[in-house]
Amino acid sequence: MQLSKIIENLEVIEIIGEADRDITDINYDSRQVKEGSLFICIKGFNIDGHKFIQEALERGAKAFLVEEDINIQSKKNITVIKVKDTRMSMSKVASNFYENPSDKISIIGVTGTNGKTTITTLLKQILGINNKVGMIGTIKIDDGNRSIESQNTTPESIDLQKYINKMVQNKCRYCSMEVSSHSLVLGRVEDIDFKVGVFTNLTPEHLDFHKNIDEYRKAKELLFFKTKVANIINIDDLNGQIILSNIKNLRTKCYTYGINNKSDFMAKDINLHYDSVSYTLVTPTYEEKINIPLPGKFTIYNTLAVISVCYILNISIDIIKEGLENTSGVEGRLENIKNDLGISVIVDYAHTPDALKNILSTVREFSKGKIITVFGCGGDRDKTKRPIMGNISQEYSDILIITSDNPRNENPIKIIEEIMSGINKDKENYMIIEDRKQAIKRAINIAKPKDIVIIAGKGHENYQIIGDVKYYFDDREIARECIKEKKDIL
Ligand SMILES: CC(=O)N[C@H]1[C@@H](OP(=O)(O)OP(=O)(O)OC[C@H]2O[C@@H](n3ccc(=O)[nH]c3=O)[C@H](O)[C@@H]2O)O[C@H](CO)[C@@H](O)[C@@H]1O[C@H](C)C(=O)N[C@@H](C)C(=O)N[C@H](CCC(=O)O)C(=O)O
Ligand SMILES: Nc1ncnc2c1ncn2[C@@H]1O[C@H](COP(=O)(O)OP(=O)(O)OP(=O)(O)O)[C@@H](O)[C@H]1O
Ligand SMILES: N[C@H](CCC[C@H](N)C(=O)O)C(=O)O
Ligand SMILES: [Mg+2]
Repeated sequence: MQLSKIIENLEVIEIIGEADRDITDINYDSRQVKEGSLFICIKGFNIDGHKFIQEALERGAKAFLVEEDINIQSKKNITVIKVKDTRMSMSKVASNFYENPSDKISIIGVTGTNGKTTITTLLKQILGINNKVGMIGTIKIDDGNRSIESQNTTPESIDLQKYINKMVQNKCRYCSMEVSSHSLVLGRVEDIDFKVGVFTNLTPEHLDFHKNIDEYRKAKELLFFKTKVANIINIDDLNGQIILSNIKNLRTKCYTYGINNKSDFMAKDINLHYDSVSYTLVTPTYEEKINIPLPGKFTIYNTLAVISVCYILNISIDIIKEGLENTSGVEGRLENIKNDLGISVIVDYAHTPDALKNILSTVREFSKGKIITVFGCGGDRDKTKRPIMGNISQEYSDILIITSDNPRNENPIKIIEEIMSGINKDKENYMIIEDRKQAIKRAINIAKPKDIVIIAGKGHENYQIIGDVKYYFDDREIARECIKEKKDIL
């Protein structure tokens, strides 16, 4: 594509060199640059992308988007475009390069602390009954024809526009997408055209990045100023109520869902069972009995969000029920590891205080034996949640095993010490086993029939990040191995 077209509608400070030249690709990482690329230099949190100009040149970059004065004028046949903020400009460049693909597909964006992956997956399952549907989120990116593992929950703008373009080419009608607070603040979704936005809930998380809960809410709120057709807000959540009052004067229509407060989509006559929930759904036009083969009060909230989106998209209640009643849930979320030892082994992705509390209180309600919890906290992430998660897990478990999650560039022992500062040391119901595999093994070995082992924090992840290295590691596989070992000994 012509460079002049790629930078259309961009606020440019200065162009040095020829704007009428053909560009073969756009890249924010020098290692991806090809012959004819435009390389976008981003001042990152770790390193300044302007440092890789030489490498990009050697790989064949023909144009540079920069926010600093750089000295490559001596090189012939190179174009340098200077803007105020390369990270934000990258989003416009990306949507220009892929010809605004988000205009050609209905994108449903889901934001909030917990429930995004669950909601987007259930939504894909229902919408997928009669349509081709793409998906972008924590577990995978599905372009309608094939899926790849995700690196982040919401990818960088260039990748995002590329995948959405692929979905359009693959004739997807919808894209069910998780929108993280990081992506909203860092402009990854700036030039995405969302039809519907959903707010799930807001509880403390990522406060290393957003500094306080108000800033965190404001980040999430950005989504609802971008949507074209409807916003759907959980009105039982206090921050949901604040968001609703902040967006009520927008042209985009607002809908609410909830259990406790009067809302457009409500659940009444609720029944919670150990492996399912049922309720009467009240919508603006009909009532219907809903059964879902997934447990927990949060399943009611997640499915109300899903149903609200489907209603707005004119999906019939029969299709909605078909999708919900036949769901096998989401991998790594309350995933049951089958065994014939008489114990329940559950792998779950709870990695926030609220999620951990929800999951443990859900299993506690129906447990006839002991609850044995294995969990740790990730490194290079919000430290404030560590003692709180320690406290919650001790309170809701009979036996707690504190272990390592993804330590990344932190010392796992230090992370465990921070979790320990929320632990009541007078109680003797906890132990520390840093090695996650050994921790899982111990939990399964001490479990007796009717006991429940909860392995929390890593869910679907098939890796453990230590330093900058991703080692293969899958809680579910390890749990199966430990179950087999225990069976062989018995
Ligand atoms: C804090 C954050 O979000 N950082 C993201 C950001 O990194 P950064 O801008 O700091 O990058 P950097 O490492 O300083 O490098 C600066 C620039 O130099 C470039 N570079 C670097 C090395 C090199 O050899 N050549 C080169 O060109 C980099 O590609 C980059 O453009 O941009 C990168 C490229 O898109 C992301 O991979 C990176 O996500 C990191 C891995 C991350 O961990 N992000 C997490 C916190 C995150 O985004 N999480 C959210 C929410 C999760 C949830 O709640 O579900 C998510 O959406 O996943
Ligand atoms: N509506 C909800 N409210 C509170 N907790 C929930 C809710 N839905 C799911 N959970 C809990 O949160 C965990 C993560 O759920 P899910 O992956 O759907 O959230 P997410 O918002 O996608 O998280 P992430 O920010 O990591 O992408 C689940 O394993 C479960 O323990
Ligand atoms: N999307 C979340 C996932 C956390 C999962 C947990 N296993 C960890 O590594 O902290 C994050 O990147 O903060
Ligand atoms: Mg997710």
